[in-house]
Amino acid sequence: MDNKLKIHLLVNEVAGNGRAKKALKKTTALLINENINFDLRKSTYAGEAIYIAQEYGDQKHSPTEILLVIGGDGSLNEVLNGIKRSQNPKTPIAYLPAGTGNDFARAANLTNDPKVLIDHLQQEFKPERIDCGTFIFPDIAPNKKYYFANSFGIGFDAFVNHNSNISKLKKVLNHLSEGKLIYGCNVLATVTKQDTFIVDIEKNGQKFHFDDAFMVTTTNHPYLGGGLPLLPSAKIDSHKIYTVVVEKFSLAKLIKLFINLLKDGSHVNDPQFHYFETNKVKVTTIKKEYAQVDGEEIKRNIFNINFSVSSFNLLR
Ligand SMILES: Nc1ncnc2c1ncn2[C@@H]1O[C@H](COP(=O)(O)OP(=O)(O)OP(=O)(O)O)[C@@H](O)[C@H]1O
Repeated sequence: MDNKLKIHLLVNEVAGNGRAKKALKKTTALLINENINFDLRKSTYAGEAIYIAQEYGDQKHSPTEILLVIGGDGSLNEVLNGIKRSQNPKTPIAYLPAGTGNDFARAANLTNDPKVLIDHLQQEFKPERIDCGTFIFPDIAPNKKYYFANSFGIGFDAFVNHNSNISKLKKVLNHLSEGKLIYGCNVLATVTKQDTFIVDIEKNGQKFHFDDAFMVTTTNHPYLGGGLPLLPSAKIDSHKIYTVVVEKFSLAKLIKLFINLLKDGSHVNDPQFHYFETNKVKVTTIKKEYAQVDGEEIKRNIFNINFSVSSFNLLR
């Protein structure tokens, strides 16, 4: 068997407003310098990394071959889904975060230094099982599974995400590396626009009904929107997912909650903040709402989703 490390780079150069490009440059210089064999694929359009990863997972690889993804949370999401759809869904993924928000890397405590990552991969390549979330739309495609590394949000957070993506401010603030600030500004800009909606939650046979939900987000870890600790107690290695429901509040209360969220996480004690820790949960809405999965916008819709916890193999 060939024991020499071979790295297959899969890069989204658009990620992180230039950060992924820089990280790629640093990584390839390092690989050349250390005489490590590698090849390079770049995604040329949104969604292509799913197919590239699936194709990679469909092939047989020696244990010394490593798929290394460079990009943000959206890129990781695509690769995760591609690998899971492939013939070898346990194919490990190595990931160098180079996006805007990098919430997964924050939660999993991953390095963004290519040297640290490559040095570690050279020393050992023992994949670790890491939690992710999975979901199906039982009414539309009961056999088609989708995966998320971070969260699936409906309502306010998705609306903020939508506004962040189209915001001119994003470009300016991205250059200042202030993902949190972009999100914070858009939180304030969106709060008066988001209507309430009905949400039904079903968990282990128990049903919960909310008439005036503002957002319902199922998450794999604490962070949202580039480092905001929505649910500080969520653990990425708990083999659980967490569904957070926030009910409508005033602008004044939002500001208070937002300060508490940044200060000490005490926003979770508010009576309008609810969360469910589980390995399986059903979330139903009855009005068209914005939605996001791992920070990528999905079509505004009415949702009936079955979520559960899953895992993937991560090399770090
Ligand atoms: N060549 C490309 N041209 C345009 N978009 C692309 C291309 N390759 C990938 N994408 C898309 O770029 C989007 C953003 O990528 P990604 O989420 O990785 O970066 P980010 O938004 O900067 O980081 P984060 O999600 O961590 O905030 C993804 O939706 C992905 O599908």
